[in-house]
Amino acid sequence: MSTAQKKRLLQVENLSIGFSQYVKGTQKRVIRPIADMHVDIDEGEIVAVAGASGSGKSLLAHAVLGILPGNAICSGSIVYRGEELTEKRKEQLRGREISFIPQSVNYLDPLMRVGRQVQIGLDKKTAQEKQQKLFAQYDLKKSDGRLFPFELSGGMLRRVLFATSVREGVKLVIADEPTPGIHPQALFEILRQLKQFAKEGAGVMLITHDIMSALEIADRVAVIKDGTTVEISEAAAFEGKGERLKTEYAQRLWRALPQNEFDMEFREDVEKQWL
Ligand SMILES: Nc1ncnc2c1ncn2[C@@H]1O[C@H](COP(=O)(O)OP(=O)(O)OP(=O)(O)O)[C@@H](O)[C@H]1O
Ligand code: NI
Repeated sequence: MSTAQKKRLLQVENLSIGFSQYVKGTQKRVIRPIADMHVDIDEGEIVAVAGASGSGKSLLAHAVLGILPGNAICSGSIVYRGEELTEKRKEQLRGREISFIPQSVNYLDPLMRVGRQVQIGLDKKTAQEKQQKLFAQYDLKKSDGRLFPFELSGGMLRRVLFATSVREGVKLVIADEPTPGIHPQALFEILRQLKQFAKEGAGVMLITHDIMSALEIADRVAVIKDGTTVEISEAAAFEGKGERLKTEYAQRLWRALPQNEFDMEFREDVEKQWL
């Protein structure tokens, strides 16, 4: 749970992202999928970022990491540990202090054995041992390390991706949908590891569609809609019928979860029997 004296790790304010595109060859136009987005994360805090597909969650992550495509126009303020991040600084921090678990398994190098990929950035002397430990932790066989990405299933690749983020000295973890297609035991292991990052003082941005899983570990939830932050609330406010949530949109998002639909029907049935 978040406490008042925690130090601010990341503060994103007024973030706006546009793309210039050519239409009909020579005409240029700008589309702006992100406008006035904000989010903040304290040290040791897990902030879930939830919102519909296309609402701009991955772009937010990519802006913080400095990996937006070349035609992106980005404005606003991204302050990390009190320092306004330049693109150069983002590059220095990426894969070191700031670790990233991308949404797409295509971020893995198709031509490098997955064991090697997990060893990148680890201390050379202990890299192999550490990688094998991570594989065991994420239910991957030792021999899987010799395989290339195309030889692994989607769920296995996700676990490999996750293993690449576990580095000493990580201060901010940005996980973009780390759990789809993952079996329950590995899901548990991933949530446990994210919690562990936070326990060690790192901040975690957990981008996900899986709000129920996120709520098991998140301190706060930022709700994103159409490229804007509509609400940031304590995870504890996501309960009951969402009465403690501030916006109608967040309430609707919460109530639309299959689990809650089920719960409400269930509750109504119980009430009928009692009256
Ligand atoms: N390179 C790009 N050029 C133009 N538009 C883009 C580009 N990348 C993303 N967009 C647009 O920005 C919007 C937000 O995309 P983003 O990938 O951040 O959504 P998301 O919330 O991560 O969705 P999902 O949950 O499906 O991963 C989308 O409408 C998308 O089409
Ligand atoms: Ni995304």
